Amino acid sequence: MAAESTASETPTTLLHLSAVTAGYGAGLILKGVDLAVTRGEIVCLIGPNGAGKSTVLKTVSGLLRNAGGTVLFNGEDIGRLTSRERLARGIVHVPQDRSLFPTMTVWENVIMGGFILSNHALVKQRAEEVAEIFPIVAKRRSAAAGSLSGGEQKQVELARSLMLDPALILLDEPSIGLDPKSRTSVFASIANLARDGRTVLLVEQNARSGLAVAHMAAVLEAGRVALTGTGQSLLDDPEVARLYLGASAQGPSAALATR
Ligand SMILES: Nc1ncnc2c1ncn2[C@@H]1O[C@H](COP(=O)(O)OP(=O)(O)OP(=O)(O)O)[C@@H](O)[C@H]1O
Repeated sequence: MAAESTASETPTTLLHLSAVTAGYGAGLILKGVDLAVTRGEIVCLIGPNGAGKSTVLKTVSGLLRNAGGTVLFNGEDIGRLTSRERLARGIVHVPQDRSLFPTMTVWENVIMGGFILSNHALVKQRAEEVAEIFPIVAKRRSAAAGSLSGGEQKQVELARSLMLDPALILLDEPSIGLDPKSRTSVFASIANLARDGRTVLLVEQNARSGLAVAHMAAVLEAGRVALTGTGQSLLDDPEVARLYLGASAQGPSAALATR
């Protein structure tokens, strides 16, 4: 998955970061990130707090411009495009914090996801389609979004992210602050997104669940990709288990980790 040069570009690569550097002022946070995301796959980024995982997502969605290197999407260098231009190309970003408008209804929030579309009939049709994928949207359609539980709100955020029929969904810590049952539902929804052909770049502190749902994964450390592999291979990696999967690690990784 990690790519060292554009020579490894293949038609199945949707997103390709090469030697990407970025920061928020003086000093760089990303110090040369190489990462390739294959169409239709879920790629999970894990790593310690402050490694730059969310910053990677921001350089893809355009909330932050990369200082160096290239960000290729569908083969196009999108590094100088605005967030809106990237949105129009099919890149949506679901941030870590709750992002629904709490006093608006669930339905109104979902409709907001289509705000760049001028075809109102299409927006309505998409919302109906999205409500079939995420039943909470139909069930709580008229409820104020702020009255939903955290897990339900996250489902509505995921639903809203589909309104532009995106090619790439950037998910920043979707399970943060959720109870175990809601977490399970959110990861099941993420798996369904990929089953429906979406591509997902996921940042997750809950590394075990993130890796379990991911086709491919990368460990980001101090602004660089330190390790890549399939989600399963990272789950089985003793060093990853020791550093990121915590004391509750089970299976061969845990056995090695606790020796
Ligand atoms: N808007 C900002 N302005 C200045 N510094 C920032 C800003 N956002 C993030 N940073 C800094 O950039 C570094 C990387 O942050 P980032 O959020 O990308 O890390 P992360 O790997 O996602 O970690 P976490 O799991 O804690 O969210 C941190 O030191 C953080 O303080």
